[in-house]
Amino acid sequence: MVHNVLLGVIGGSGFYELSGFEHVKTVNPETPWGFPSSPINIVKSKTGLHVAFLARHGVGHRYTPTEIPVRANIAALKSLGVQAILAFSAVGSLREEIPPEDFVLPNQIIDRTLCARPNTFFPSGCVAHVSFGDPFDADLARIVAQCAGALERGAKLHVPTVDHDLTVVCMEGPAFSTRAESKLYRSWGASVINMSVIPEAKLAREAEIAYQMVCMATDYDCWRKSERPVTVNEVMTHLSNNTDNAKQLLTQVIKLLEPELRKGSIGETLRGAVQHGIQTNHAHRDPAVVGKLRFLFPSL
Ligand SMILES: CSC[C@H]1O[C@H](OP(=O)(O)O)[C@H](O)[C@@H]1O
Ligand SMILES: Nc1ncnc2[nH]cnc12
Repeated sequence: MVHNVLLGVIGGSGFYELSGFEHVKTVNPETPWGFPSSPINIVKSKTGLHVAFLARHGVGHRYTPTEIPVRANIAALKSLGVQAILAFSAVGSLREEIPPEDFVLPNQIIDRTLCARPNTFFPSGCVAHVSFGDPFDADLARIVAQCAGALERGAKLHVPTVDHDLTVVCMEGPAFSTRAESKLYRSWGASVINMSVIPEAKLAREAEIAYQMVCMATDYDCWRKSERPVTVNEVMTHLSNNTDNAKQLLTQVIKLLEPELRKGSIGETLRGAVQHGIQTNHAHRDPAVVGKLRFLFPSL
């Protein structure tokens, strides 16, 4: 097993492999929550940073957003030593000013997955509550924002400001939204929509891993009167340009991120927070649950 892979990258629809880096090894760790969606490819940057790449929907895009084994994905990355995850996602745009092929760095989430997915590592038997008011990692966001110039073909990176949040709605799939839902999400102030940020962001937080999603617009969903509702064909049209830009962005981000990851400053405030926030007292913890959790936190 390769340890001390400090960065994890999760690729979404259309982003199934990380080319342009030296391949080190492919691993497929079994976790107490099963196997990850796909074997994990470990690659090396020019300066020697090991990066673990995982295809969210599996090899050949086998998993629906609802069926993705997200707990196994996050636990597998944690077992490699990952301290930060950059997750890429194809999203629909809910705003005129975010055309297809623009990128968005959300800082907020609205969860509309309707409880259809396992979304915690801490069930009855070992209960913990994590802070999730700011679901993304501000240090990762700052570094990605500094790399906006890496995007080609005129694509823009939209970043939140102090007075303007950028919110991603996570809907339950696999069908896309109705027009009424799409308009509702706009009225809530949301900027983009996908089917995958929940529970990924929650589980990364529970695993004490810094997490930021990079959203890549592929369509205007179905809120615009003048346009036909989104179809997979429309999404596919933009996926390959978006994936090229994601790789350009990632190359720049890795250069800036590497020294901070090596110093241990990314995700510093998360370390220990969840383990020390467990509510169930020692005498009442379920040994079977604790046994599984030790995969994430060996000292538990
Ligand atoms: C292919 S359109 C819907 C699909 O695309 C997004 O996937 P991902 O986030 O993995 O890039 C969206 O969340 C849906 O799962
Ligand atoms: N319009 C949309 N709704 C949900 N997920 C998406 N992924 C890409 N486009 C989407």
